[in-house]
Amino acid sequence: MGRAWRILRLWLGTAFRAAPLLMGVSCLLVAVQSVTSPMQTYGVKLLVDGLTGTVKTPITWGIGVIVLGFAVSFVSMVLADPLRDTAQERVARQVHADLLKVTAGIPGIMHHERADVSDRLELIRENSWRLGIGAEVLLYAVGSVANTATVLALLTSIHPVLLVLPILGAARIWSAYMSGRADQTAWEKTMHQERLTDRLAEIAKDPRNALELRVFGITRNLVARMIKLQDDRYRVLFRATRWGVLVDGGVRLGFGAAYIAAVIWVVWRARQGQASAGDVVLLLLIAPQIDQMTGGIAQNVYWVGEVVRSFARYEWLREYASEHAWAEVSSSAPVRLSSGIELRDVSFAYPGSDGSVLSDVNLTLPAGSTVALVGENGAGKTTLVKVLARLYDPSAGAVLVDGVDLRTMPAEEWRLRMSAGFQDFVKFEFTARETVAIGDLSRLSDEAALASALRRGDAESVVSRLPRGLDTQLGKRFSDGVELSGGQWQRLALARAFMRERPLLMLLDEPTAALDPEAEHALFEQFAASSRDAARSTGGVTVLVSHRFSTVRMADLIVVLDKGRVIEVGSHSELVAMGGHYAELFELQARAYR
Ligand SMILES: Nc1ncnc2c1ncn2[C@@H]1O[C@H](COP(=O)(O)OP(=O)(O)OP(=O)(O)O)[C@@H](O)[C@H]1O
Repeated sequence: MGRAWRILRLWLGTAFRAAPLLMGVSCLLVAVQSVTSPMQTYGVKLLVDGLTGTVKTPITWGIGVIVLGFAVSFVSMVLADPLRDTAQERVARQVHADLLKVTAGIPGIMHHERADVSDRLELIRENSWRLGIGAEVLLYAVGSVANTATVLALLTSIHPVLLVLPILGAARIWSAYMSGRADQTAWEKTMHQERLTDRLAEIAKDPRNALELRVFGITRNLVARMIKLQDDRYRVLFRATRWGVLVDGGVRLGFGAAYIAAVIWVVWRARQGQASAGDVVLLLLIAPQIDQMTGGIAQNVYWVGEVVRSFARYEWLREYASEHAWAEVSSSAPVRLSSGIELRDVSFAYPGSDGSVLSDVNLTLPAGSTVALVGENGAGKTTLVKVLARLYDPSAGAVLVDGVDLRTMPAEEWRLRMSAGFQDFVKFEFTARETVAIGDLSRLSDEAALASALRRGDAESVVSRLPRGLDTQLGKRFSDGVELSGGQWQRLALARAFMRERPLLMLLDEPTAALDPEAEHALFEQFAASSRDAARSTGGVTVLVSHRFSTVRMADLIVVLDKGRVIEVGSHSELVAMGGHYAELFELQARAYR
């Protein structure tokens, strides 16, 4: 009950907050409009009774009600539509703005990684227009209630037994609701297939995948999988629709038969002198209105159901966002590091998976140091980097920045203090200038900053070969776009990482995997020297993930991870002297190069 009330409040609150006056006037107009037609029918009954003299009513009453009805419906017809459309537009705008705010407010990336959450988000996004039409549906509901009350009163005035008709009509409300629900359930049940088809289509049409898709000959297989997924989905949807049509049709037939019986009965009563001629006319004229009324209620129930379901999902999203909001912020991110970053008993499990990817990690990354993370595939290096970037909070333990829990700092502020270069960098298909300057957009036109970043990312040669230098459009999708090689894209991504001067945390997760070992080595030698300079002034820490030991050995501190645990920590010479896991891996790689 509490939840239903919250959903209703959210719906009404959203509509009336966006356009209070418009909504108020529209509600009134729609109510007046909805009673006009049954009231005019009543006017006709009065007129007939007056003319036939069966009941002593002045004819002028009948004419008065009919004319007043015309006047009211004319005025409200002119005003109601534009007012309703404007209110509707405002509410839709409000809903979209609210939705964006709530979604953008969910921190981290967990909601993209949990299939159940991401399915629901997709559903909310796809159906956001149903939230948007909330105002219109609300107005129709108001109209429907006013109309129903009037039609019921008129039927009672002929004979209370006739209330059976709308009761039978109510079965249509039930059938419409049930068929709507069946459709909705089928949609929700097949959402996963829809999402999967979309992803497969993305994979199939992405030109970057073209080579592998063709070499391995999996295009046909992808298409077959998509067709099968779609077939399965349509089968479920079709079954739901067929069920709805059968139920709805049966109920309509039943109602029609009852109505015919009612007309025959009232005519019989009139002949017995128990009803007036006006009553017969009233019942005949009101027939389409009962049909309209029940149809209207049925449609309303369907749409109210749709809107309520959409607002229920929206309410869930708001709750999810508030439950997963970052903890209360009580400190700000430092501008320099004095002691460094400490991971204290940090454990982490990905949402929806059981095993810990990081277990009891205790580690200090001293201010001003370059720390290399090494370990086999899947050891947890990237995960550790993501925890440091606060894409996730640890499941247990804490990350302390100069002794202050990272969770108490605003995430955006912390991210402004860092920079990053990744193996799976994004190929931003903008101009070369923008692709690099994204690292620090405030310096988009700062030629010196761009030149320095390009130099540090060893990307000067990439830009010098572009036909319009930094202003060249990148990406084949554009007619004047230039496509780059994997290594060239990577150098630009590295330059992007170097756009931020002196970050407190520089995360480099195999950012040079597309370069050859010599190029990587040269780049890091240069980078290590400049980052030591920077570290002296800000105490910034560089965390580097690499599988190449020629690069790793340059780090001040090397951390060896194995199955999410830190198994060795020390400098290159200390670890080699220790003769442990690192020494073994180093020896293996060195032998391969000899
Ligand atoms: N988004 C995710 N959801 C669930 N599990 C994940 C996710 N990302 C990684 N994992 C799992 O976490 C473990 C560690 O992955 P991680 O990417 O941190 O390893 P890594 O040491 O960086 O490996 P590599 O050297 O191959 O890059 C792996 O077992 C992986 O399957």
